[in-house]
Amino acid sequence: MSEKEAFYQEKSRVSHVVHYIEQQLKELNQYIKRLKGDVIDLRKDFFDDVTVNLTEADDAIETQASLKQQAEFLSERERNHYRVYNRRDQLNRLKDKPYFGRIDFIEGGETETEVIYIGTSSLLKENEEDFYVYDWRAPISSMYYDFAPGAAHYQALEETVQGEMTLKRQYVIKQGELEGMFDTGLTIGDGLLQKVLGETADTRMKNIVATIQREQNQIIRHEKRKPLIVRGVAGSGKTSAALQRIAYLLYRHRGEMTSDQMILFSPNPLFNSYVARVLPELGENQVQQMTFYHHIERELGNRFVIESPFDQMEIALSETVEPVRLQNMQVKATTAYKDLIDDFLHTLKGSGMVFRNIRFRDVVILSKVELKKYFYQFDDEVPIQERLEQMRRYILRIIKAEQKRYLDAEWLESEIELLDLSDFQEAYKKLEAEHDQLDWFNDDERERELLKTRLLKRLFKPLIQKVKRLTFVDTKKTYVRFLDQWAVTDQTYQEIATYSKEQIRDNFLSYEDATPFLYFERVCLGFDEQRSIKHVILDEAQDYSPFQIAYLERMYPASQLTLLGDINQSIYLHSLNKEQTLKPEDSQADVMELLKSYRSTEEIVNFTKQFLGAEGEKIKPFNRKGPLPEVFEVEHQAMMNYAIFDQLTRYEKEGYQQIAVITKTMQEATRVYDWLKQHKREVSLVTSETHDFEPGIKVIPVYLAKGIEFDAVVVYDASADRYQTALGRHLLYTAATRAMHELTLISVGELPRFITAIDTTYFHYRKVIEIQKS
Ligand SMILES: Nc1ncnc2c1ncn2[C@@H]1O[C@H](COP(=O)(O)OP(=O)(O)OP(=O)(O)O)[C@@H](O)[C@H]1O
Repeated sequence: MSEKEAFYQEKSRVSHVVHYIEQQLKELNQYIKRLKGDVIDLRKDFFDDVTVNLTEADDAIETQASLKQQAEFLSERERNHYRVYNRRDQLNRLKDKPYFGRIDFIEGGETETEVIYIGTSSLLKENEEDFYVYDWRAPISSMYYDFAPGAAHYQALEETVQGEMTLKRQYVIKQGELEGMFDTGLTIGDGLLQKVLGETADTRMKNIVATIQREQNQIIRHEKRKPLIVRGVAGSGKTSAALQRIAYLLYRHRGEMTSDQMILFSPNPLFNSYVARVLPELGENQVQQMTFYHHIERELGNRFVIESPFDQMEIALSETVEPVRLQNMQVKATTAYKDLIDDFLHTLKGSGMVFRNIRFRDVVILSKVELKKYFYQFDDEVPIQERLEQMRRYILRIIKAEQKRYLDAEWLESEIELLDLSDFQEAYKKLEAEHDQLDWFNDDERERELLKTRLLKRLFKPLIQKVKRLTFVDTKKTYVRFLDQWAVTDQTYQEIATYSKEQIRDNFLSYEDATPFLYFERVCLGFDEQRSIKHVILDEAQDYSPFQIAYLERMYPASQLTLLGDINQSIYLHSLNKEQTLKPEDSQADVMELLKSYRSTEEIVNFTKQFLGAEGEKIKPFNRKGPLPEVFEVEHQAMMNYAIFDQLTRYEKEGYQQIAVITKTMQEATRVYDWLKQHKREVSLVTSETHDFEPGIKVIPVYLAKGIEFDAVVVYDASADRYQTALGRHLLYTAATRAMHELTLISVGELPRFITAIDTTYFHYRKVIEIQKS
C-alpha cells in the first residue's frame, strides 16, 4: 500500500471511530438526563420508601434496616453516577483525539496480526469484545513505549507474551481529524517530540502520554514493593513521570486503590496548581497533594509558630546569618541526630519523662509528681505506649470521680443559670422519660441534679479530651531534657542545643527543628501511622533531609515510597551532602536514572550542564535548536535593571507568554519588581503565598521556581558575589534550567568561576561599560 493510501485508510478509521464516539456520547447524554430525573424523584420519595417507626424496639430495628438499605441503594447510585460522568468526560476527550499511536503485533506461534491503537482511555467496539482503542496503561500498550519494530514482549498477569512488532506508528489528530502520521523506531518519534517540546510554555503542565520515553516508562510502570529512587537531571521529566505513574497505578489497581490512598509531596503551593491539570486530563482524580511544611503545620501549628522552609532559606542566604544557625540546619537534618533521639527515647523507660499537673479550675486533680510515680511503677520492659494507655484510663477514672464530687459544689448552683434553653429542654425530656420508669419523683430537685450533671460534663469535656490526647505528658520539657543531656555529652553541640531550647520555650520551631521535635513527640506518645496510604511520592526529593525522609517512612509504613530528585538542584544547606541526599532508610531501593533533558534547547542544556563541571558531562540534551544563551556583565545595579528591561521587551516581542526574572532571594525579587513597576512594566511578583499561575512576566526567587518552567528566563545578578559557593552553583543551575527556549544571565561585576571557565562558543558574552558623558 502506498503512503498516501495508508494515510487515507487511517483518516477514514479516525472518522469512523469519532463518529462512533459521538453516537456513544449521544446515548450517554440521554441516559444522564434520565438519571437526573431519577435523582429528583429519589429525593422526593426518600421517606416514602423507608419505614420510620421508633416506638417499639422491634420497629426501631426495622427502621434502622430500612434506612441502611436505602442508604446503600443511594451510595450505589452515587458510584454509578460517578462512573457515568467520568465516562462522559473520557469520551469527550477521545472525541477530539481518540488515539495517538498504533502497534502491529504477531504473538509467537500465531499468524494473525493484532492491530493495537493506543489512547488516553480504552474504547470497546460494538461487539463489546474487541477494542477500537486500548488504554495507554494496558499491559499490551507497554510495547509501544518499550520496543522498536522487531522482537517484543509484554507482561500479561504472570505470563510474558513474546512476539514480533511489525509496525509502530504515531498520529497527529486534532479536533477529530487526522493531520499527520509517522512510522517510528525506538524513541517515540523525535519529530513529534520536537514539535511538542518546541511549543511555548503553559501556565499548567501538560501530560506526556503520547511521547513517554522508554526510560520514563520504566519509572511509570515500576511495581515492586521496594522504594523507588529516580535521579534525573533538570528537565528530564521526573515530575511528568511521577504524575503519569500515579495515573498508571490508579488504573492498574482500580477497584483496590483509590486516589485518596496516594500522597504527592510537592515543593511549594504554586507547584500544586501548576500540575493540577495532568491527572484529570488522564481521566483520574486528583491525589492528595501537599508540601511537607503544610504537613508539619497541620500537626504542630496549633501549639507552635513554625518557620517555613522559604524563611529558613532566606536566612541561610543572608549575609548576616549566624554560624550556630547554619550548624543547626546541618545537624538536625541527619539520621545521626534521629539515632540520638531514639537512644534517649529508649532511656525514658527508666527515667526522664516529664508530666504536667492535671488541673480543673486551678485545683490540681493529679500532680505531675503523682503521674511520674505512676509511670515509673511499671517494670522497665513495659513499653512507654502501654504505660501511657494505662495511665490514660487511670486518669480518666479519677477525673470522672472528681466530676461527681463537684455535684455538691456551691459555685455550680449559680453557674446553672449559664446553661442555655436547649439544656433545660433536654433535662426536661429526660425527666419526663424517668417518670415512666420510676414510681417516685421530686421534679425540682431531680431537674437541678440533671442540669448540674450536664453542666459538669460540659466543663470537664476539654480536660477529658486533652487527657485522651495524652497532653499530660510534657513533651516539650522532655525534649528539652534530651537537649540538655546531648549538650553535656557532646560539647560541640552545646551552642545549638541552647539555641533549640530557647526557641522551643518560646513556642517557636525553626524549619530544621520542626521534624525532629514532631518525630520525638510522635514516638514518645505513639506514632499515629497512616496505614491506608499506599503510595507516597516526593517530587524535588533532594530537598528533603534524611531525617524528614525517615519520618515519612515511619508515618506511612504501608506505602511504597517514590523519590524523584536531582542532587545538582539541592538548594538547602543540609542537602549538599551527596552521600546522604535522596536516600531512604531502606537501602533495598531500586534506583533509576534519567539523563536526557527535554525542557531546554540543546544550546541551553550544553551551556548549563557546564556549571556542574565533570558531573554535568553525563547530561544529554534533546535535539532541539535555539539561540545561544546570553551573558551580560554590567558595572552596577542600575545598568542591570535597564538590561533586564530590554531583555524582557525582546522576549515579549518574540511572542513568549511565560517569562521570568529569577532572583536568588525574595529581597532581590522585591527590589527588581518595584523597579520594573516604577518603569511601567506589567509584571507580577511570586511569593510563597502565590497559589496560582497567570501568563505574563513574573519575578520569582529561585526556590519558588522549583519544578516550574518558562519560555524565557532572565537571571538577576548572576555574579560571583552572589553565586560562587557550592550552594550558589546549585541555585544558579536551578534558575537557568527553568528556561525552555531562551536564557539570559546578567551579572553585576565578575561572573562566578564555574561560568568564566566555560568555552565562549557556548554563549554570547557581552561586557557592558558605562560611557561617562563629559
Ligand atoms: N516524554 C516526554 N514527552 C514530552 N515532553 C516531555 C517528556 N518528558 C519531559 N517532557 C517535558 O519536559 C519538561 C520538563 O519535564 P519535568 O518538569 O517533568 O522535568 P523534571 O525532571 O521534573 O524537571 P526539573 O527537575 O528541572 O524541575 C516538561 O515540559 C515536560 O512536558
